[in-house]
Amino acid sequence: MTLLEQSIQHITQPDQEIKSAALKRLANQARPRGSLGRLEPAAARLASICGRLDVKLDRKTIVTCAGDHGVVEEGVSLFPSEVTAQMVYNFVQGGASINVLAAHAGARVRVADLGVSHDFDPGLDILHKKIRKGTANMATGPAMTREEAAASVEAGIGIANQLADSPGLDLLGTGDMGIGNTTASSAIIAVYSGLPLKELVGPGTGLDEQGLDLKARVIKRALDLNRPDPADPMGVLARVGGLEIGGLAGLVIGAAARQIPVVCDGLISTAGALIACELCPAAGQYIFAGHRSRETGHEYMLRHLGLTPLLDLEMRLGEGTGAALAMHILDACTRILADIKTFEEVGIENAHEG
Ligand SMILES: O=C(O)c1ccc[n+]([C@@H]2O[C@H](COP(=O)([O-])O)[C@@H](O)[C@H]2O)c1
Ligand SMILES: Cc1cc2nc[nH]c2cc1C
Repeated sequence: MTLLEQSIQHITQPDQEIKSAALKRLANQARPRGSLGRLEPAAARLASICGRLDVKLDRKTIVTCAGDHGVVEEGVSLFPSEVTAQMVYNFVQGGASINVLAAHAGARVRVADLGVSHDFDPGLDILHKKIRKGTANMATGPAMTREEAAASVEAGIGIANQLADSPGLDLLGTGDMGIGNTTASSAIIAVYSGLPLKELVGPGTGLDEQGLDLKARVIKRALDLNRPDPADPMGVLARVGGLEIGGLAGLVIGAAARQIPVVCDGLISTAGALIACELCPAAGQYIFAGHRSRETGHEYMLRHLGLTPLLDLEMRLGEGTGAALAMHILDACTRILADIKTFEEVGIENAHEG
């Protein structure tokens, strides 16, 4: 059995008894019922995943998966592919947006190279999981082979397992870096939503109207040529996806198999989560949508997954920045559930009863 099949077999339903107990405690806390809004179901879901009411999220890691995209040669990004590797060095040096926001949230950052078009020194402090140097141009053929797609997913599973084993993992955040990857992510949501590309494509790093038109046409060409079948998620990943997107799918499956909650970042991380859920729908119960990205297709992905984002700050950066910020909210959820006293505990009559 493959690592992917094994991991999918280990994904179980989170503890529904704990969920009921959590919802009961939240409903009995000394405050108007439902007054903490969406924090309440989030807190209950966290408890059910972790199997306890007093959830501890001490060990947080954000894994930023990096990969390059052959489709960049069509002019779909404002930036050249070289920026992917340059940003990997920036992450390692600690000077990027994700380093700052992860530190603020008490999370470690690990950068994983799934497919950057650059040879990193083996001594560089990243997770060396390169499958190949960038995908092929999906507008002229499949982005990668099915074997490479499966290898990228299994690399992500391996990373989740590695982190869960040492140093231990209570909450996993996902993030991405890859010039051109909003094109691949938009292609994936086009396959699953069936919506016209004009509605789905966004500016990525900052395309203007003319650039958006070109991007939609390039994706249309890739879809017409590769004919990805939504019933075959690994095929979709191989034909129009990306190596880091496969890694992101694997992270979700790996964490879910270890009963670890995952908080996703924006468009690209959610594209990975979408592939994970198509491979194994039960994985969706372990996912929190960190935020709603400004990038147009993200809303459709969230709808497809049935997820409501924790935050909407009009961000469109990637790297895991939205996941890092949402970690503050998930931390708050654990405190809300465990520490707010019930009517009974503080001796106030509960007007909701009797
Ligand atoms: O996370 C998002 O929602 C998001 C939205 C727009 C852009 N990005 C980032 O921008 C890069 C891809 O943009 P592009 O235009 O090259 O496809 C990639 O490194 C992503 O992390 C990320
Ligand atoms: C500079 C830069 C930083 C990024 N971080 C995520 N995507 C990015 C794209 C660019 C271009």
